[in-house]
Amino acid sequence: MGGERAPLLEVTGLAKAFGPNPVLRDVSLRVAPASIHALLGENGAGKSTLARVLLGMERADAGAILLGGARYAPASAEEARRAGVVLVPQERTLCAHLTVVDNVVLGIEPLARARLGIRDRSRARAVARAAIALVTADPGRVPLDARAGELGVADQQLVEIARALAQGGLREDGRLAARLLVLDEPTSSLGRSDAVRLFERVRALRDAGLAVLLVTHFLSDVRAHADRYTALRDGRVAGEGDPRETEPAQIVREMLGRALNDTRASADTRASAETRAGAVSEAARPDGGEVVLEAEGVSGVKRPKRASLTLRRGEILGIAGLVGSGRTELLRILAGLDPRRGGTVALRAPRGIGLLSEDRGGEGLMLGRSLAENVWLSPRAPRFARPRSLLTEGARWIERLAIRAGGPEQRVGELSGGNQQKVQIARLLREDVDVLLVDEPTRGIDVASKAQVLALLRELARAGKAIVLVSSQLDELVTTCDRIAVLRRGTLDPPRPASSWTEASLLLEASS
Ligand SMILES: Nc1ncnc2c1ncn2[C@@H]1O[C@H](COP(=O)(O)OP(=O)(O)OP(=O)(O)O)[C@@H](O)[C@H]1O
Repeated sequence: MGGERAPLLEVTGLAKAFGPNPVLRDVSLRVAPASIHALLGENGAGKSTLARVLLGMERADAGAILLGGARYAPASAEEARRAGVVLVPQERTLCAHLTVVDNVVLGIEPLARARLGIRDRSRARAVARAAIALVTADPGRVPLDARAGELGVADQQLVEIARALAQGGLREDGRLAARLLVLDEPTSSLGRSDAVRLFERVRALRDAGLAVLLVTHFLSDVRAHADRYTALRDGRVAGEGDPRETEPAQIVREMLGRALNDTRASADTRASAETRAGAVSEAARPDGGEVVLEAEGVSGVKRPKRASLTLRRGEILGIAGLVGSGRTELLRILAGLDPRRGGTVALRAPRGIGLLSEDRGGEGLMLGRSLAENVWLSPRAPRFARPRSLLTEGARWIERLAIRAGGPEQRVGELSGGNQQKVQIARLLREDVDVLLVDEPTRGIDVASKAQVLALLRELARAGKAIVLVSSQLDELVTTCDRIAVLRRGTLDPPRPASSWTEASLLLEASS
């Protein structure tokens, strides 16, 4: 190997199909010890499936895996964990009402079996303390006895990583037994500064000897933090290399099999040039259309503390704010889903208001039902849909949003994460409401689909819809919205034209 270190993980000729559909085809990759290896690809390319095979959650049909030079074919997550291969999934898994200690040690034998008796309790604390010390330079931020639900999202994410490391095995002196950490979209619900803090820790873990397989859609993170990347396309390896030495446009081409229009080196989520032009011309319209939503001094149970806004037909109003500033809470109150403590909300929209939830698994989708049913089912849908029109409608949305699915009858739970998000968007669009509240619409979706979804929002605004867009991707707000308002610790500032904001000025304002 000419001086190269022996790989920690060596995957050769891996294949996996679901029924007649091949999802992984002849996939080979090598992950060096003490490295961050990014796994990239469009929605449905096979990234999660590959990760699931490594984690013992799925069996490959063909191929071989070596871990530390030994044959590795885990039959369960437990077996993978014992081999030191652990996962931090994209969706949060902490139990909100349990303490940090209990969350970190949950499920680790023999502690759990001993029901955390007194002696085990002190061991549990020692393990949790060591695990937390690995994921933050400032352990005081994450008190061991705090309930997980009381922590901010970024700190919860750190506890998730600590938990995975503890599951992979941790000595009381803090030495890691975990060898490979699979991180699935770790920053998709974090703001920029929290993401930077998280990656600092991930790099420190790498420097301590851990190999990290980073599944992500954020090319900028890959370029900034990964040592190598592998791009998957349609279940095959389409490219690999050192991301710092590879042009972003080249990586995008490998992922998509074509160039992405207007892919700029510094950004993952540029709306197309056309979209941007649309935003400017809309913004230039004198005061736009009629007012459809007016909120005055709105407050919620905890957040927001005070929010006023006026939303007109034909516009996209962006809301920027750090995680925890109250963005989701504000949308939920406007949608009438959560109680309002104070203030008034006036909705003048004959076709009503709809919310795209950021929590697609929890409340957004019925994972056990078909794609067509998920697109169709809404409070407004005709009660007795004929199956033919249901399927036709499902097929129409598959085409319109380029959803990667076997067909309208496929269960939504079987779709990749990004494609599930598209199904949720399809349902919201199908409802044809006047006011759309969209919470992190591009979370977990690939670079091509992001541009598509943002362009779609512009198109809808042009057609007279009124849209409130919440996004942690500040560049996405700047390129897509007409006006942007910043929510700071629960208080919404008056909006300003998007053209007067930059990503940097938004970040500064949101974190001041
Ligand atoms: N249990 C399953 N049954 C049938 N098909 C499945 C199943 N799990 C995954 N698939 C299919 O395998 C393909 C790859 O999905 P996978 O989740 O690996 O993609 P991904 O690259 O992780 O995408 P994303 O970026 O959207 O998360 C998809 O077309 C998906 O529908």
